[in-house]
Amino acid sequence: MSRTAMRASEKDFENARNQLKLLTKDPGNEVKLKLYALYKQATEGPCNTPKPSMLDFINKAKWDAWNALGSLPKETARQNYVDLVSSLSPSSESSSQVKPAAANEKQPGSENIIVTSQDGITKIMFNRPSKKNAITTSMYKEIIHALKAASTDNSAITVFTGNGDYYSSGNDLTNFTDVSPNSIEETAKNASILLREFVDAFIDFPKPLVAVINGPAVGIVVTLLGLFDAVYASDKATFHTPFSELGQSPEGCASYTFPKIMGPAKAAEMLIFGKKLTAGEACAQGLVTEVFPESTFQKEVWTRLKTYAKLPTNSLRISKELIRSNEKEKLHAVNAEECTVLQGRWLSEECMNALMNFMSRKSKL
Ligand SMILES: CCCCC/C=C/C(=O)SCCNC(=O)CCNC(=O)[C@H](O)C(C)(C)COP(=O)(O)OP(=O)(O)OC[C@H]1O[C@@H](n2cnc3c(N)ncnc32)[C@H](O)[C@@H]1OP(=O)(O)O
Repeated sequence: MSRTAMRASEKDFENARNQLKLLTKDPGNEVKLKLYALYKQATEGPCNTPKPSMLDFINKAKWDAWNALGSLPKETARQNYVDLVSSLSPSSESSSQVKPAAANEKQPGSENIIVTSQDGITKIMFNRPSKKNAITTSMYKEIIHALKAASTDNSAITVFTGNGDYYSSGNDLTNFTDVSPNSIEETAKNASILLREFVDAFIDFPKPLVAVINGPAVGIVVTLLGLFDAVYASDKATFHTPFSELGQSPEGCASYTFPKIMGPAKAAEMLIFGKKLTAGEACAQGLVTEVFPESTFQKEVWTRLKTYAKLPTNSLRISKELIRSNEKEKLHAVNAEECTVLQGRWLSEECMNALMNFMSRKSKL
């Protein structure tokens, strides 16, 4: 996955400011607004000035851009500023594809998440098809980083999809198996912290978030869908949350979003009893926006998304904010609670037995 150093220093920030002065090509108003907003956030923190009048167009646009960064931490704003300037420098690739990481900055397993940006769309793709795109600990971290970068990049919308026959088989169940008995509590605690940060990144994501579900989806990638703004599915996709079977419990805010989306009875069938839904069923229950025949899925969906990505980006973001902002506080509280409950579940005998069963499944066949 593309990345520069995780935390830009004051020096990097200063260098980026100087680099900006050397730009030969005007980056355009939208990018300039982003740079302005990130600079203000990095140096002064969240927007703290009165809103300019509607007729003061330029200052109003600058204020909106800064204000849209909400409570983004100063360090993250500094990093995003450095990343954005670096992407504009003449030495950057001319295409909007995200650059491969420099060799010494590459994280282990970072090819498992591929991030590209084109046609106003940032695409975050699960790329571990031989393991059905199961998500490892480092992939969670990469996704958090990718979402933070996408929140201030040039794209209008951000899309998740999977490479291969699966969208994703959810949490990599071996995340918990290479653990010595005396460090199991600490592992569960760390996993709970990581999960909370991961789900928070979806709750706080400021732009339209779309899932392009190319095949079966299991576990956390299903529960998260309640935090997406549109979900397009191939008719070969399925939606499965086998938490009870695994001795676990729902995450991704699904204990709150699913009953709201599909009603408590249908949510219970999925989240408590682990009923697997077809794409058509998931659409009928409101979890999926639209189902497409597999033969035309990719073409139809990406054509549509490219059209959507041409809509005014600020308007897209502001409309999303209006739809979602009332729920944010509640969602963060739900996320915290679900992570605490799961931390306990991971230490339970039921969960340990389920993981052992998964590991020994092949040898039993
Ligand atoms: C820290 C944050 C925690 C967040 C909490 C999240 C919770 C969840 O997401 S719960 C859901 C967890 N996922 C599962 O329970 C799925 C487990 N996998 C399966 O049931 C099956 O593999 C399958 C139905 C997804 C696919 O079955 P099949 O078509 O028969 O293919 P294989 O089983 O042979 O799979 C190929 C290959 O991939 C490995 N694999 C698949 N899924 C996972 C996974 N989730 N974790 C780890 N590994 C997985 C599978 O073991 C095979 O590997 P090889 O044997 O090495 O070929």
